[in-house]
Amino acid sequence: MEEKKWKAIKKLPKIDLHLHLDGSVKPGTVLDLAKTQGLILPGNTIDKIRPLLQIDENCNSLKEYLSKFDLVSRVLQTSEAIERVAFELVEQAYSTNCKYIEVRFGPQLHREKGLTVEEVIFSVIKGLKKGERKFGVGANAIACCLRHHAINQNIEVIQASAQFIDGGLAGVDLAGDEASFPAFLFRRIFKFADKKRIPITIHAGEAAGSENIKEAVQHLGATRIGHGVRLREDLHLLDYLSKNKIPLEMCPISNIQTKACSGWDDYPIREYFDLGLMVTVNTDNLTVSNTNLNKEYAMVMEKFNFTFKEIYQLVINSIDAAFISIEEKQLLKKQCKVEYDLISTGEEEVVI
Ligand SMILES: O=c1[nH]cnc2c1ncn2[C@H]1C[C@H](O)[C@@H](CO)O1
Ligand SMILES: [Zn+2]
Repeated sequence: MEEKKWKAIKKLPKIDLHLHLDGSVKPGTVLDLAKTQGLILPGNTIDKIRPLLQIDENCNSLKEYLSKFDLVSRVLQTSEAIERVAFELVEQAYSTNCKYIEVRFGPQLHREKGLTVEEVIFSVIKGLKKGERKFGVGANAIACCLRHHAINQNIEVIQASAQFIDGGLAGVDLAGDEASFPAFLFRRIFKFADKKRIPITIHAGEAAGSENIKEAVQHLGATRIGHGVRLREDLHLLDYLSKNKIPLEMCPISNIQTKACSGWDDYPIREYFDLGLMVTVNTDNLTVSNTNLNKEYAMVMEKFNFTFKEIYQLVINSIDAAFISIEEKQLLKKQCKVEYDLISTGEEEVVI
């Protein structure tokens, strides 16, 4: 990419609405946590541990991608560790000029040493808020139900989340192996979340078809869709999402890695944007996908000829899609506009 464009991307104020905590832990931190906790890992240097945490180009499916979360999970079983990685994630976001993040995690995945669901959520929020104060990056949590978990485990997540809503937790999600567990299995859980008035986003149309997106918006109460790559399989549904401004949290690099589509030539982000869908650009997992928001935006600009003005529209879409109040959105928009004006002529061209 042209140096001038890359510089502009780095300076662009950005938002990340789809970012997993456990998939974004720095390899050095994994080593450090293992040492403090007296754990022996299959590698004791960054070079040895990184490939065990990161997916390579041979990844064939989401299921394979998800296997990269097992190792990191071993060091994320204490309040101190969880708080630290949440704090460091805000720091990582700050380093790419990100202004607001929503950080998702599965509370039930951090209970091997006896933490309660509430303690896990509390630790994540504590780390995020500490980061928010230090780096000036807004940060809220999203609690994930897991597709392979028992219904009572997922109900427990919703019940606990309800206690933290507006106290640092912005919503709930459904994550995990989409191909093996279709969305309709989770109606009871998300009816309950809806009843508790918790904002809902659902991973759908990533490793299975558009029927999961339909189910998510029609029966699970989703007001946002995680990925949604396969939405084009159902043009009626596409029209519905467009008319109702239901945002897609697209994660380009991860989507290519998990084979949500066959390759960049087939990735529908430009098509969706041009059709008026509320497209947003996100990272998914900084470590597993070896990505950051600068790389994601640069990829979109390069591969799909997004102008700088269009790129900024994607940022505005993210602000509009965020699970925050109208007042907070207005503030974020003001903050972003000031920085955008410094790098843009307002036309297609970029000035630095
Ligand atoms: O892209 C994804 N699709 C579905 N599930 C995912 C994705 N990235 C991470 N996860 C899962 C694995 C994590 O352990 C869990 C909570 O962050 O969410
Ligand atoms: Zn995800």
